[in-house]
Formats: sequence, structure tokens, C-alpha cells
Amino acid sequence: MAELQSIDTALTALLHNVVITPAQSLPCDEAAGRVLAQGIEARLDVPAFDNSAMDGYALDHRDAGKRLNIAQRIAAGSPVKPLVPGTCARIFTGGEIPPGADCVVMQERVEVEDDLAAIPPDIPAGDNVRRRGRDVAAGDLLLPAGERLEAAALGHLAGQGITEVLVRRRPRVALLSTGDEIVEPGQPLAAGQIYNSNRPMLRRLLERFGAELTLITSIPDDPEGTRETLRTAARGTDLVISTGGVSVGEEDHVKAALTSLGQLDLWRLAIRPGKPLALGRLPDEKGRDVRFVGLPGNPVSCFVGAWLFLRPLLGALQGCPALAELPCLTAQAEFATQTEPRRHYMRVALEFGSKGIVARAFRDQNSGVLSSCISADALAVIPAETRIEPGDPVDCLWLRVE
Ligand SMILES: Nc1nc2c(c(=O)[nH]1)N[C@H]1C(S)=C(S)[C@@H](COP(=O)(O)OP(=O)(O)OC[C@H]3O[C@@H](n4cnc5c(N)ncnc54)[C@H](O)[C@@H]3O)O[C@H]1N2
Ligand code: MOO
Repeated sequence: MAELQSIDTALTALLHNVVITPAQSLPCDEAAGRVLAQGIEARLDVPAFDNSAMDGYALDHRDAGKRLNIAQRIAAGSPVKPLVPGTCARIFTGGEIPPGADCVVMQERVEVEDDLAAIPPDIPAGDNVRRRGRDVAAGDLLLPAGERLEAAALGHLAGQGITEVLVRRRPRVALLSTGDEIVEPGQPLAAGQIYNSNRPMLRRLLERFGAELTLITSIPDDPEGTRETLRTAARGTDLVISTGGVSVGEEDHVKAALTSLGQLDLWRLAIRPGKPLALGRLPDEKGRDVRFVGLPGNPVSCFVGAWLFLRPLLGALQGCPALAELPCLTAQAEFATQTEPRRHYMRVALEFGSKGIVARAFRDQNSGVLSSCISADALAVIPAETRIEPGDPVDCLWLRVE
């Protein structure tokens, strides 16, 4: 039996020579969550002109401490005239600073009587002025290639008047379920059968990681059926994923089919859950390599495997470094545990309190207990052959991310 491989070896094999998906042009309105295929240079200064950060009065700072005539009124979007020396302008947030003014005093600090404003002393030049180009200067790199277009990045593009972007095509993924005992919700259950929990769970995770599910089907529990389904699944896809059928049982046909059609790169990892995970490649209709990930059938093994392997792989396929690694927080364990030769990824809830972050482990960490994943904020990484006592520091991979 093959020796258990480390997760680092598996990730290296998985991410080696990944081919990034081609670029496509998309309207910004449809590009949320997509990854930029090339860097974007700013074409406008933002802000486009010096403007007020407050509702108040714009003046030359050398006139601070005086009573000034209010000579003009500037709302956001209204045109401005140069400030007549020795006067001030009524101005509103976002209004353009008129030539001749260099600061704004907020209205709460100004006494107004008729057309005269009593300005407090000692206002520094530049006070409450948002300078042209403070956020972005034309010619700057606005967003780099590989940026995932989330809320602020979409706002930044709109701030430049950009309507169309070049993004990576979403990786096409085939999601296959093995197991004659697995039935789809909506169908009746016979004795010994269970519903397919892995399919909707992985579908949701994969879509969050940027995938397009182009094929979702089941693999029959026989060697020829398994081979045929894998062969078809590799056509026109970037990644084939299966669940179940990778352990040592007589009904586990996935590895044999993979080996006969393509290549099994690695099997069995020193991690819990997820030990029988299989990585490899299948040829597509043109003979090109399509990545294959065989996740173990237990639902928790699928959940954890998706976060540890599918997220970075989809990141690599989209050229998106942000998906490569999960943020890691150090928390105090509120539990005791002892690991064996496998590194354990425990499902924990994190509490952020005055004494720091506390990790509370779900009571049952068996890989068939999907309840453990519902409230999991993080995966606590417990190294192999390690004893953890309450209060010990543990590394936790944060799952509440995009
Ligand atoms: N003799 C050994 N037996 C097992 C070993 C081992 O090393 N020696 N490893 C165990 C570990 S660890 C795991 S994990 C499982 C994984 O086995 P498979 O990947 O072959 O998965 P299956 O046997 O097909 O299924 C395991 C379990 O999960 C249920 N399942 C499968 N698919 C789904 C689904 N889509 N939705 C819900 N539940 C699913 C299936 O009914 C089984 O109960 O092997 C151990 N055995
Ligand atoms: O490796 Mo299995 O996923 O522990 O139960």
C-alpha cells in the first residue's frame, strides 16, 4: 500500500503547470467575482478635482479668524468662480474648491449672520480638502492582473467610467458522484440508500471559488461505467472532480479507471479527514491533460478537501493568487485532542473576546458528521502526533471568506 503523502507534496503536484483559462471580454455588470486577465491603468484622476470633505465654508487659510462675506454658493456638481480675495464660499461635501481657496471649515464651527461668516482662527491650508488624484492618479495601476472583482474593485472600475473588462473564463468543472447507494433528493429511498449531500455542497463551494459546473452526473459502480463517465467528463472541461470510490474497497473503481485512461499522480494523504484523496490527469478529446481530483465520499472529507485543494486549484486555473491560501489566525484551543500520524483539520467555531480568539471544536469530528461543518468558522490545523490541551495555541484556517 502506498505511503501517506504530505499535504504540501499534494498541493505541489496539484498546482504544478496549471494552464490558466483563456481571457474573455465582459461588461462590468456581469464581471462580479471574475478574475482580471490583465492589469488596468487608471485613465482619470480620482477625485477629478480638489473638493470639500465637509459641508461648510471654503476660504484662503490666511483669512482664518476674520468675518468674511459669503460671496458664492457651491453644491456638488455646480460650476465654480475664482474666490474674490477676502471672501469665502458656502460649500457642500463634494463641491469643487474654487481657485483662491485652500481650506474648508465645517459649518458647525462657523457663526453666520446675514451674509457674513465668522471663521475661527488657525485653520491650516488643506484642511478638509480632498485633493485631486488623492485616491487614484491617471496612469497609476488601478487593479493588477489576477485581482478578483469584488465590491471595491467594481466600484473602482466604475469610478473610471470603465464598462468592459478582460477577465478569465470561468474554469469548466465536471462534478461526478460515485456510489450505487447514493440517491438524488426528490427520489424515493430504498433500504440502505442515502441522499446525495456532496453534490449540492460542492456545487455551492465550487461556484463560490469561480467554477462553472458544466456537467453534474453520477458514475455507475462498475469498472466500464466508471471509465466511460470519466472519459466523457474530460471533454471540454478544465477539471474533473469525483466523490467517493477512492478508498480500498472492491467497489472503488475510480483509481483504476483514472490509471487506464490517464494518470494517477498521487493517492492517500496524511490528513484527516481526506486520507484516500486521489490526484491525477485525464486526456480530453484532443489529448490535452485535464486535472482530476478524487475526493473521498464522506461529506466532511469533501467539504474539507474542497477548501484545501479545490479552492487553490481554481485560483491557479483563474490566475488568482487570492484564492491560493486561506487566512490563518492563531486561537486558543478550548478543547483537548491527540493526533495520530495524520494532520487533523478540525472544524471549529471561533469566538473573538477580550482575551483573544478562542477555538471551540465541534463535539463529533467524525468525517461522516456533516453537522460539524455548518457552524465551522475555521479549520484548526493540528499537526500529526501532537497533544493539544485547553489553552494551547492552534493555527486556524479562516473559512468565512469569499
Ligand atoms: N479498509 C479501509 N477502509 C477505509 C479506509 C481505509 O484506509 N481502509 N479509509 C476510510 C476513509 S478515511 C474514508 S474517507 C473512506 C472514503 O472512501 P471512499 O472515497 O471510497 O468513499 P465511499 O466508500 O464511496 O463513501 C464513503 C462514505 O461516504 C458516503 N457517501 C459517498 N458519497 C456520498 C454522497 N454523494 N453524499 C453523501 N454521502 C456519501 C458513503 O455512503 C459512505 O458512507 O473510506 C474509509 N474506508
Ligand atoms: O480520511 Mo477519512 O476522510 O478520515 O474519513
